Amino acid sequence: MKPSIILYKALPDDLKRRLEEHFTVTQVANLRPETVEQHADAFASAEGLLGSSEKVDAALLAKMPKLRAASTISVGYDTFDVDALNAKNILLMHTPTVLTETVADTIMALVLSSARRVVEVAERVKKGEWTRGIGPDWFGVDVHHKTLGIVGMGRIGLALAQRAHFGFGMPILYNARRQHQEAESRFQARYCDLDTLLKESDYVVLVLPYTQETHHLINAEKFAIMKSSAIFVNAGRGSVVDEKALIEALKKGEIHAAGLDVFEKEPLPVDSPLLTLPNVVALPHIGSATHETRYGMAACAVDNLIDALNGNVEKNCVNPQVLK
Ligand SMILES: NC(=O)C1=CN([C@@H]2O[C@H](COP(=O)(O)OP(=O)(O)OC[C@H]3O[C@@H](n4cnc5c(N)ncnc54)[C@H](OP(=O)(O)O)[C@@H]3O)[C@@H](O)[C@H]2O)C=CC1
Ligand SMILES: O=CC(=O)O
Repeated sequence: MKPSIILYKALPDDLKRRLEEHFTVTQVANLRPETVEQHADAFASAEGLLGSSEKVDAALLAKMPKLRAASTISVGYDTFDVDALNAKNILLMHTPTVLTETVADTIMALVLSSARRVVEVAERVKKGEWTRGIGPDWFGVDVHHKTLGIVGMGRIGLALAQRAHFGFGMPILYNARRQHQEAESRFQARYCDLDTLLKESDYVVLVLPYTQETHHLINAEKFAIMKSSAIFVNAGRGSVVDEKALIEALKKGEIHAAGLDVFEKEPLPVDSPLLTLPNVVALPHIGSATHETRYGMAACAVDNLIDALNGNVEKNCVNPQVLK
């Protein structure tokens, strides 16, 4: 008999068929308690779980006593209680690498659009305000050859450094938990402590996971030490930044502008003060959102679940130690 799984995200037809070749699939809309209640038998018998962007915590695991592997269609896995998974020897699979280049492209788009005010001035053109030759009130600031500070020199940080170094001639500072030889030798990136990076960078880009250690890592104190001309970009997770402090820093002119793909609450509430600030580019968490990359991530997550339920955790496994 095929193992049963719960699928909590829509998949392209061919990938759903691939899953069905291996598993008995119950498709649900989300992992809310009422949904779990409604499909109680399917959750109780499921050995696998596949989807994204929903909380997977001890309360859910209590309803899934047979679960052996969860596969998320994302590289970040902050919606999972990994300790609770480990305690029950449940594997967690994710999708690193397949999205790296696309997310780095999105970050460059945020850097460029914030610096050159692309969204703001394009809106002015649409409103009919381009009636004569433009003056300094339409100007932006340069990106090329300015100093880029990257906080989080992992897969995406490295891909960003490559673009910034070779494409834009930007000197690169970086911070992570450890030094990265590849970043230093290929892109002449210089490791520094967080405060030095924040003080010296023209562009500060966060590409960090959300963890207990990174919660509100960037707060009022940190904004106060950035250059008043600094442009701040967050493409990691919203809660790495104290959003109230960010809003204050933008309002007080402690920093020049912000480009944001992630927020403390998503979707960003329509009454967020961030949406009233002309010097903010706010995107709806589109880091990896191209047709090619989202398909690649979904295919990777399907393969990951098949691998995990067959005991193959050579790649893309967050906690392979649970098999030992
Ligand atoms: N906006 C979007 O759509 C997307 C957002 N993301 C986010 O980007 C994150 C990074 O992805 P990826 O590059 O693949 O992940 P990696 O694991 O390759 O890189 C993470 C980096 O963060 C660093 N880091 C972790 N904790 C700390 C800390 N406490 N202080 C300083 N540095 C720290 C790591 O340091 P070290 O190298 O020393 O271990 C590493 O350099 C994801 O976790 C996700 O949250 C990812 C994809 C799309
Ligand atoms: O935010 C997206 C991810 O893959 O993580």
